[in-house]
Amino acid sequence: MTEPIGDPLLDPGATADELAFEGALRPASLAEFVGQPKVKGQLEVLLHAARLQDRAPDHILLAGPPGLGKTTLASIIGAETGRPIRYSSGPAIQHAGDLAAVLSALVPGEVLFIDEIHRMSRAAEEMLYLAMEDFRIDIMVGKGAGASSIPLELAPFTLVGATTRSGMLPAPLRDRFGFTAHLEFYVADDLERVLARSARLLGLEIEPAALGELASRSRGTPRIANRLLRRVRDWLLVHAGSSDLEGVRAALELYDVDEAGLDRIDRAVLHAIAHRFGGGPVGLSTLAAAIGEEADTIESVVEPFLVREGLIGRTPRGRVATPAGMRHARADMREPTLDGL
Ligand SMILES: Nc1ncnc2c1ncn2[C@@H]1O[C@H](COP(=O)(O)OP(=O)(O)OP(=O)(O)O)[C@@H](O)[C@H]1O
Ligand SMILES: [Mg+2]
Repeated sequence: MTEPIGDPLLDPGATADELAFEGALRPASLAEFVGQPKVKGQLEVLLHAARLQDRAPDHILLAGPPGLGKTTLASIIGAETGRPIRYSSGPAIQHAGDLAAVLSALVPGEVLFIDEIHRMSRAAEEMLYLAMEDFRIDIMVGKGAGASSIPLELAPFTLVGATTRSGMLPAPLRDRFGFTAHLEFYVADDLERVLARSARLLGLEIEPAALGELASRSRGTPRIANRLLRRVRDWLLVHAGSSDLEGVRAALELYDVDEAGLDRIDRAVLHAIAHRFGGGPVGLSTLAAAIGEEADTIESVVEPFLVREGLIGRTPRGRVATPAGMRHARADMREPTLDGL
C-alpha cells in the first residue's frame, strides 16, 4: 500500500489560519478582481442591467476548478449589488427541509450562495427548480395517501451556485441559471498581478522576477499562487538576506513544486500512468487506488491541470500519458512517493 498523499497546496481541510489568509486577500469588487476578462465583462453587464431596473439579478452559476475565484466572485456579486448575501453549501443541504428552511428565511433581493451545488440531494434539487423559476416552493405535509402540499411564496432572490463539476449538475438545474460563468485557469501575467497585489497587502517587497517565477509555477490558480507566496515569505524570513528569486526556487524545491508547477500529487498521478501502467490507458478508480488519493480530487483538481499542460490525455478507455508527459515522468527522478509504487 502506498501512503495517502496529503497535498499541502490543495488540502481541502485548510486551517483557520489559512482561511483567514485567504479572506484577507480576497478582492472585494469586480475592479479588484484580477484576470478572467470574459467573465468579468459578462458579469458587469448582467449586474449593471439589474441595477438599472432595480431588480434582483438573474441566477448565476460559477463553474470551474478549485481556487479560481468562485467564492470570491459570489461575495463580489453581493457587494456590487449592495444586497445581503447568505452562504450555504450542497453538502449542508441533504434534505428538502434544509433547503426550505434556508429559502423561507430569505429577505427580498437577497443573494443566496450555494457552494458545491452539485452535492445537494436530489429532493432538494427538485425543490430548487421551482424556487428559482417561480419563487415558490411546495412543502409536503403528512405521508402516504394523506399527504398534501402547501405552497409557500418566497421573496425574490438571486441564487449564485458554485461548482467544480458542472457536468454533474442535472440539466434542469443548469438550465435555470440565467448565466453560467466558466472560470478558466489564469495566464501567468494575471497570476503575477494576483501575486503583486497579495504581496502588497501582506507588506512584502518581492522583486518582479521572483513573482514571475512564482506565477509560472502556480498551476494557473490564484489560491495556489497565494499559498506559494506564503511559503516564500517564510523562506525569506528564515534566510534573511537571500535574494527573492533564490528564495522562490528554494522554497518551491522544499515544498516539492517542480519547474512546471507540478506538485507531489500531480507527479504521483503522472508517474503512475507513465511507469506503473505503461503510459495508459488506465481507469480513474484504478489510478486513484494506485496512488491512494480520492478519485474526485484527481478528476476535479489534478486532471484538468495535467490535461491543460498537455501531459496527459483522456480517452474513452482511460487516462493516457502524452509523449510530453512520458518525457516529464522520465526526467523527473525526484518523485518520493514512487518508492512504494
Ligand atoms: N481574480 C482574482 N484576483 C485576485 N485574487 C483571487 C482571484 N481569484 C481568486 N483569488 C484568490 O484566490 C483564493 C481562492 O479563491 P476562491 O476561494 O474564490 O476560489 P474558489 O473558486 O471558490 O475555490 P473552491 O472551488 O475551492 O471553493 C482567494 O484567497 C482569493 O483571494
Ligand atoms: Mg469556494
